Amino acid sequence: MGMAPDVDGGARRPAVAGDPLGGAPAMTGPDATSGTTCAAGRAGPIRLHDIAAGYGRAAVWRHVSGSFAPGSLTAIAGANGAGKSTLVRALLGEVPLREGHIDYGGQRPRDFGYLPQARDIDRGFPMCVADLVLSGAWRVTGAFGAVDVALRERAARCLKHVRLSGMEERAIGDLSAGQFQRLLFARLLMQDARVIILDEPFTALDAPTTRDLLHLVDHWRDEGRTVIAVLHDLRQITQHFPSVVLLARGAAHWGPTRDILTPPLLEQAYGANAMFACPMGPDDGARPDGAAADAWS
Ligand SMILES: Nc1ncnc2c1ncn2[C@@H]1O[C@H](COP(=O)(O)OP(=O)(O)OP(=O)(O)O)[C@@H](O)[C@H]1O
Repeated sequence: MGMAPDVDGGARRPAVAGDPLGGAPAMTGPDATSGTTCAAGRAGPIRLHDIAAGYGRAAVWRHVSGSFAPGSLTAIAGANGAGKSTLVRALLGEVPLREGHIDYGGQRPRDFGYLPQARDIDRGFPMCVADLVLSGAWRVTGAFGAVDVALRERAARCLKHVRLSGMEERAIGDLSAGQFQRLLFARLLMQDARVIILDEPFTALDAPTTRDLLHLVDHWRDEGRTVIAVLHDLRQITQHFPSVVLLARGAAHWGPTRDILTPPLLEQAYGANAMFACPMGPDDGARPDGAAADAWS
């Protein structure tokens, strides 16, 4: 059985009353009063050693091995049902491992920030924008939500960062899908987590919103945070994520993006739809690592 982060030790479910993300694992953060204080140098890589996970009798995938280096950007890709969310949930200790183990490199549950899929979030919860952002600092505010001026100012800066200034008092249920996604990113900023896990963060967003949030992801990388994102858009992966885990037929192909998103492996992952999944044509030069276009030709 793999070692999960100590998510059942009270850290997985935030104790903040009224958290609409209840059930999201590891929604905790390090010292949220300290601004962007990611100390990437103090943590080792997160290493997966031959892990398997699944539900009921069947494993969704097996023999998954690889590591997330501190400060790395890694995408998780694969067809619907390939097990991307399962991998994320295994990382967060939500799905128990059947085989293998995970070495968290000294990182604690509070070091993880998690953005679940939009469909898993109850937006009907009566809560305003400011309170949702502040809930990202629950470790500082505690169960009774004591919030001082400094914390409110910091929440305002997080909202400004995602262009939601002035919306503090709006009910979260009144936001558009794009505004709500920006809000969730503001909450992640508030958490100041060292490892940020995003599950389909750009689904249903327009191009400007997606671009803004991708800039934020780049910014996190520049700060030395580790970002792991489930993505369907292979072009986004090739342009922003130097590493990828491609889930295909119950196995994982893990490595530099240009080595993994190749026609044979894409065909293995997407079958007859591989050509639709192919990330780019020959004239699209954007690469995370300056890789030559012939990797896709
Ligand atoms: N709670 C669950 N109980 C039983 N089976 C589940 C559960 N969650 C997921 N599965 C199954 O596990 C497999 C992988 O699901 P998962 O959600 O990890 O895939 P995914 O790659 O994230 O899919 P998508 O791209 O559609 O979001 C699917 O066959 C799914 O039906």
